Amino acid sequence: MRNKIVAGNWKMNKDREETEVLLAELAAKLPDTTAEVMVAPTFVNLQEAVRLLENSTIQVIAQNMHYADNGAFTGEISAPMLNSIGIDTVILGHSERRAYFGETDELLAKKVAAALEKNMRVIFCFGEELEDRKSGKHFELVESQLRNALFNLEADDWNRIVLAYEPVWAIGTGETASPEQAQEMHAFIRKVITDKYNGELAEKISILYGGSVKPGNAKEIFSKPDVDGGLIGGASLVADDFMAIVEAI
Ligand SMILES: O=C(CO)COP(=O)(O)O
Repeated sequence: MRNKIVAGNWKMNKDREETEVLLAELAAKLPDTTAEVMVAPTFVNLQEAVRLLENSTIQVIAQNMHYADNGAFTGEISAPMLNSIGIDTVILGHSERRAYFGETDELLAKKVAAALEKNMRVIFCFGEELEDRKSGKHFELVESQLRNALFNLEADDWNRIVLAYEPVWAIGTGETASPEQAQEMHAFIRKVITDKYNGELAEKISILYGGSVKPGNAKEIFSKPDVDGGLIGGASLVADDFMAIVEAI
């Protein structure tokens, strides 16, 4: 059985007070669930979030990290720093990091390796842009993103990889991939991993869908056999919406 996961990527939202309010609401409203529930507040509020959720099963995760342990990288945060405040999961490769901060597959391969070396779990994001889909290149593109950043990993490393397929055209746009489109791509991803590694490994990997998941569409998307949960942006900033999505899993 693959782990079911619902993770909230808060992006650059919520100051300290707003973070405290939302976390308290989430902790109070968390339904009984066997799924893993995670939130990724901004860096400045991570330590406080870890403290506030000490007695909750909601996990606090990071939105990004640098590949080096320390050094002259102004404005960056490293895996050991995250480890030191009790964080063991990081989102890498988000399309906003790729588009606005120039993150390439090559850089992401280094980040993934660095995170795994520090025993962290990685939620690796990838997905095509609208032009790729329109021109029918989406499968090829997704395969190349996986190949370039992850296919140098050993089979054992995959125990700590969670995949998050996020078609860029569905992020923050209100436009969701249809449940069928999500299923089609997730099944393709599992096939690509089966071909590179093996079917047993591919069957164990949780593949999340991200892109305009809301309370109204979550259940249908999550009902697809190869969709193991969601990476949620906008709807993770509203406690009732996020918890309705957790309910849907
Ligand atoms: O980018 C996302 C999660 O990482 C998805 O964002 P939205 O849910 O706001 O579309």
